[in-house]
Order: sequence, then structure tokens, then C-alpha cells
Amino acid sequence: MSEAWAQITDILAKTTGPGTFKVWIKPLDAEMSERGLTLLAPNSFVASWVSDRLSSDIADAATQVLGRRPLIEIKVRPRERQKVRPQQMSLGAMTAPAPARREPAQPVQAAEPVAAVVSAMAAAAANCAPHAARPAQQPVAPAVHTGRAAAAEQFGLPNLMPTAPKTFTYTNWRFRFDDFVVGPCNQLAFAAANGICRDQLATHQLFLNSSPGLGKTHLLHAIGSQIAGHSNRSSVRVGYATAEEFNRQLIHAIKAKEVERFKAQYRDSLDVLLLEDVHFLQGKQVAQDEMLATLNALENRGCKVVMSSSFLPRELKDVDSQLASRLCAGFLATIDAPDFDTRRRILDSKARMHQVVLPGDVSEYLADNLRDDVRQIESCIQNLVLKARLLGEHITMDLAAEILQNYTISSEARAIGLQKIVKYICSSFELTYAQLSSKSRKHNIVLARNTAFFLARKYTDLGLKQIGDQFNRRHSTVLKGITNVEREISLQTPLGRQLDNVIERIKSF
Ligand SMILES: Nc1ncnc2c1ncn2[C@@H]1O[C@H](COP(=O)(O)OP(=O)(O)OP(=O)(O)O)[C@@H](O)[C@H]1O
Repeated sequence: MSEAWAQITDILAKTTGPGTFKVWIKPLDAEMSERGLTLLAPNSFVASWVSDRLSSDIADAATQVLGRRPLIEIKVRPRERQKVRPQQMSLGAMTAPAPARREPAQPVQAAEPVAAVVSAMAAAAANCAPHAARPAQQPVAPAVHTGRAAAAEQFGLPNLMPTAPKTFTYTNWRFRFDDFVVGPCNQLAFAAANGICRDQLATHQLFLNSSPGLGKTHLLHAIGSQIAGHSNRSSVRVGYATAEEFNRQLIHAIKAKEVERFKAQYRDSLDVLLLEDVHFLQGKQVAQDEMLATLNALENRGCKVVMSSSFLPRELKDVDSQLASRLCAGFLATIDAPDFDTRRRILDSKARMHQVVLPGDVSEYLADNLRDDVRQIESCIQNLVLKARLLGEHITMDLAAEILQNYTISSEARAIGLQKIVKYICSSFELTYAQLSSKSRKHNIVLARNTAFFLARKYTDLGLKQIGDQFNRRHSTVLKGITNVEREISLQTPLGRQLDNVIERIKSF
């Protein structure tokens, strides 16, 4: 078995990079049991660090050597074994089976996970996730959370915190195809997502685009869950990250001089890459270069790549033309806002997840009024069910109306209406409606248009697409315009204060 661990560490020496290998892998001992591979770390800090960031690499390497993916358990080496551990033990040698009198190894204490985008996303979504997260495929002892930089210092270890990216191969899939309600708005995206899992798409790249909350993440998770978790293909290595995380990891890798490791992680150690929110790469030249090289490398290896974005590739700004063209290379599917019937089916399906059957009139009423994103539908139904349970009441139209107030605009605000918004904006910016809806990119016209988008979103029930239709613009342009106005206002720039003023004054117009 020491032979096997030696082979595993040989692989890890190449895949994790010299710095990481020396500090984190080399001090480990390993034991093989029926259950899998147990790694013994010199202290809880090392155990938690390895558990957080390297367990997946170790599992990957072990799979190559053992021919199957073992369960990995990371524990703190018992105190007396720390003392007797022979100095001359060869690099990563597998220890002999534990002597009977040895105290059981101490499991690593419970911990708060390292802040990471994926973990944060999982946690945030767990609040509204329709079903419990599926268990990870390779249980690892939970990690200790202490001030890690301080702990590193305490144990005399270099603080490599920012250098090595967190464990990459993703296993915490939250959504499945079964939970996805299909309608005309999303059937193409659904079919494409299914198709890429079954090698029926005739391309290995899929780009999913929609406004927020319409199911991109759901489909990405469903793909991950399908490929990695189901159909006996658990050896397929599926990576999941947001573009923001990709960028952050790259910056850390550059600072820590571990770029080769970063490259190997994304380019060589995955079979499928699921990448969220690629629009985040706008204006980030270094990350764009790396992403382009990553996509090319994955394509050369015949890997699948699925990306999501609130913008179409051609709508991305400050993106290198080569990358923009690369993003267009595969199949592109857009998800639109759900129509009434789909919204109704989504409501009924979400209610069923709470073990509730919605009365027909309530379902119809909510579907008629909740026209925005599905996240909003999900939250409304959750609140409705919770309130009914807390009050011990049945779900009635009255209860639904009470809950709905928090999600839809007031009748007073509704009175403002799109026509009034257009009239108000034209008079405030001294423009005609023709100018407002023209192709012009003149600064004051763009500003006026964006403000109109913002007001329409705030004071009408219209979705992004419907607002866009009024001004001959795409939903993503509307989204971008609203985001710009929000940014100016939140930063309270001189322009933001001016816009704030304009937006306030519509009430007395
Ligand atoms: N067609 C659908 N059927 C069932 N649930 C859906 C559907 N579309 C979206 N949802 C649910 O709505 C919520 C929001 O969806 P999701 O996070 O996938 O949106 P998104 O497009 O990725 O949004 P964002 O751009 O903000 O990240 C999720 O809980 C998801 O399960």
C-alpha cells in the first residue's frame, strides 16, 4: 500500500505544484481501509486546509492509481504518533496499519467553510432551494475554522491561504432536470442541456443566456448532477465555478507563483467545465486571455464546456474579439420569461415541493401576478406556505393576496404606468418618444432611456423583454441600462444624485 501512496503522491507532486505539495501533502501519512483512504495530518490546521482545498485532487490522483474513487477521510494524527513518527520516513510513505493500542485518530472539528463563491452560492440558494443538497460524493471530515493566517503562523507554516484554489471538482449539485418545469420559454435550453449530457448536441460547448432568475444555474447544476452523479459515470470530473471565482483564483495563483497549477487544474484535470456568469470577465484582460486558453485546451481534449450569462456573447463589452468569437462557437440557447401556463405549472410544482396542493384559483391568481423571474415565484410560494403553516390556516385567496403585496407593485405605483413614464422622461430630458426609442447612442438619450428602463422596472409589471420591446431594445440592454442607473445612484455620484432626483419627481408629475 505504501507503494500506492507513493504513486498517488507522485501524481500530486505534478498536479498540485511544488509549494503546495511540500507544505500540505508531504506531511501527510496515509492508511487504506475497507472504507477508503484515511489521511493523517500533523495538526488540525493542515487537516482542515487539505480537506478544504486538496481532497478532490487527492481523490483524482487516487482514482488513477487504485482504479476506483476511494472515500477520503482526513484526520489529525494522534499525539503519540506525532512524536514517534520517524524523521526518515520516505516522502508520503503509506504508514503501516495502526497498532491496536493506538488511540483513535482525532476527527477534525466542525468548521465554517472558507469563504468561496461556490460555497456562498450554495448556502444562499439553500434558503430557497427546492430540495436538500445532495450529499457530496466523497465525504471529507469537516474542516476547522480558525483565523487561518494566524493559525498558519502558530504552526510555523507559510501562509499560503490565497495561493491554492479551493477544491475544484464540484459535487454539491442542487438542482436536477426532474425539478425543471419546461415550457415554450425554456424548452430549447432544456433540450440542449439534456443533449450535451447525452452527447446528442453535435457540439461540446453550450452557452445559456437569460435575464436573472430564469433557470441558468438550475440547468448548469442539472447537467453537473446528470453527468457526475448519475448513470454510473462518477469518474467523469466535472468542475463548476463562476467567472468571478475563476478570475479570483487566477489572481491568487499569479501572486503565489502557482499559475502552472491553476492552468493544470482548469485545462488538464477536468472532463466537463461548467462556468457561470461569463459576463463577469468583461474588462478583465488577463482573465480573458486565460479563459480563452482554457477553452481552447478543453476543446482540444474533447471536453464539454457549458457557460451561462445574462448577456449574449455579442452583447459583451470589453471582451477580446477572439474570446467573444470563441464563446459563440458552440450552441447558444436563450431562456425567456415564462408565459402564464408555465408560471402556473412552476407554482404548482414548487408548492408540491412544500407538500402542498395549491387551490386552482390561488395558483391562477399568483401566476397572473408574478410575471418576473422564477426566483420571485419560488420565494412567494415559500412565504405563502410558511405563513399558512405558522397561522395554522388554509391557503386562501386572501392569504395569497396578503403575501403578493410584498412582490408586486402597489396600485398607486401601478397608476404611474409606462405611458406616463415615457411622457415624463421625454419632458424631463427634452426628447421625443422617437428619439427615446431610436438607435441613437448620444449620451443624454442613453441616459434618458436607461432612466426610463429603471422607472418601468420599478413602477410597472412589465418584464425586461416587454420593456425592451417598447424601446426597440433587447432584454439584456434593458438590464444593462438599469444596472448602470442603479450603480450611479448607489455610488451617489453627481449623476447618480441627479438621476435620484428625476426618479423621485415622477411621483408628483
Ligand atoms: N423552469 C424552472 N422550473 C423550476 N424551477 C425553476 C425554473 N427556472 C428557474 N427555476 C428556479 O428559480 C430559481 C432561480 O433560478 P436560477 O438560479 O437557475 O436562475 P439564473 O438564471 O441562474 O439567475 P441568475 O442570473 O440571477 O444567476 C432556482 O431556485 C431555480 O430552481
